[in-house]
Amino acid sequence: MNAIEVTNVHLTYPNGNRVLTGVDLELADGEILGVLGASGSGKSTLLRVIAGLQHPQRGTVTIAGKTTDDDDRRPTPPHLRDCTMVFQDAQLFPHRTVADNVAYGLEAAKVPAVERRRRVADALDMVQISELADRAVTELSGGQAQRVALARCLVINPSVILFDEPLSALDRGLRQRLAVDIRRVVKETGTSAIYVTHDPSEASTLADRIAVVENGTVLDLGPSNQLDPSQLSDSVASLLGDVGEVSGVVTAVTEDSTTVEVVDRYIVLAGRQGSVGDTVTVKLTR
Ligand SMILES: Nc1ncnc2c1ncn2[C@@H]1O[C@H](COP(=O)(O)OP(=O)(O)OP(=O)(O)O)[C@@H](O)[C@H]1O
Repeated sequence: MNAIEVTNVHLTYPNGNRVLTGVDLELADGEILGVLGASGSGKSTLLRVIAGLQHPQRGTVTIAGKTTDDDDRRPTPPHLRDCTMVFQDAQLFPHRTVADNVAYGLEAAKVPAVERRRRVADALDMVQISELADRAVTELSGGQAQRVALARCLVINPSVILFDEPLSALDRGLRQRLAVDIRRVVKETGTSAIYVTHDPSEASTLADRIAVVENGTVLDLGPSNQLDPSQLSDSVASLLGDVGEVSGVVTAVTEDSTTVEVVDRYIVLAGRQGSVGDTVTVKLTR
C-alpha cells in the first residue's frame, strides 16, 4: 500500500491564484520524498492540502489507504488524518516544557499518564534531547526546537510526516547535522515522509526520491542517487544545483582512510578527514 496517493489535485486560492493545476504524486510506505521548487511554486500549498489545512477544488488525496479528499465528499479534518507536519518555525506551545509539548498529542488522544510518560521519553531519546525534557521551550536553540517538533510528531506514530522547510532558519553546519539525524529517525521508525526544502544537498542527504514542483504540477525525478541533470530541462536542472552533495557522519578514521556513513551506506575517503562523529559533506560523482 502507498503511504500517500495524490491524483489530479487542483487548487486556486480565493484571490484567483492558481497554484496547483493537476498534481499527481505517490509516496511508497517507508519512503522519504524530497520536494524542491522555486519560491512561490506551491510546495507549502501541496503539503497543506495533504495535511487538510487547505482544500483542493478538484482531485483525490489518500493517506495510508484512507481517502481524505475527493470530488464528491467533505474533506477529512486535519486531526483525523494519519499525518503530522513539522513547520519552518517549530510552532511549539510557549508555556509548556519540552516534555509537555511532546505529550500534547497523547493528551488529546487521552492516552493514560504512565504510557504517555514512557512514549514521551522514547521520542525524546530518539531525537537525542532527553536531557532537555524539563526545559522551557523558550530557552531552546533553533535546532533543539526542531528536534522537539519532530519528537512531538513521532510520539503519535503517524503514517506520514510532512516537513515544510524545517531547517531553513538554521546555519549550514547545523542543517547538515540535523538532516542526517532526521533521516536516521524517520527510517528507524519506518515512517513515510515528504520533505520540502530549498536546499538540493539537504534533499539528497535525506530523501530516497526527489520531485520538483513546477508550473502547478509535480515532476517525479526518481531515486535521489540516480539523477542525471543532463536529462532535465534547464529550469529543473537549476533547482537541483548541488544535488550530488550529501552530508554524512564520520564513523571511523585510520592513518590513511576515513569512513563516512552517508544515506544508509558507507563511503571510504582517502586520508584522515576529521574525527569520529563529525558531520561532513561529500560530493558524489556519477
Ligand atoms: N492564502 C493564500 N492566498 C492567496 N495566495 C496564496 C496564499 N498562500 C500562498 N499563496 C500564493 O500561492 C503561491 C504558492 O505559495 P506556496 O507558499 O505554496 O509556495 P512555496 O513553493 O512553498 O514557496 P516558498 O518556497 O517561498 O515557501 C505563491 O504565489 C503564494 O504567494
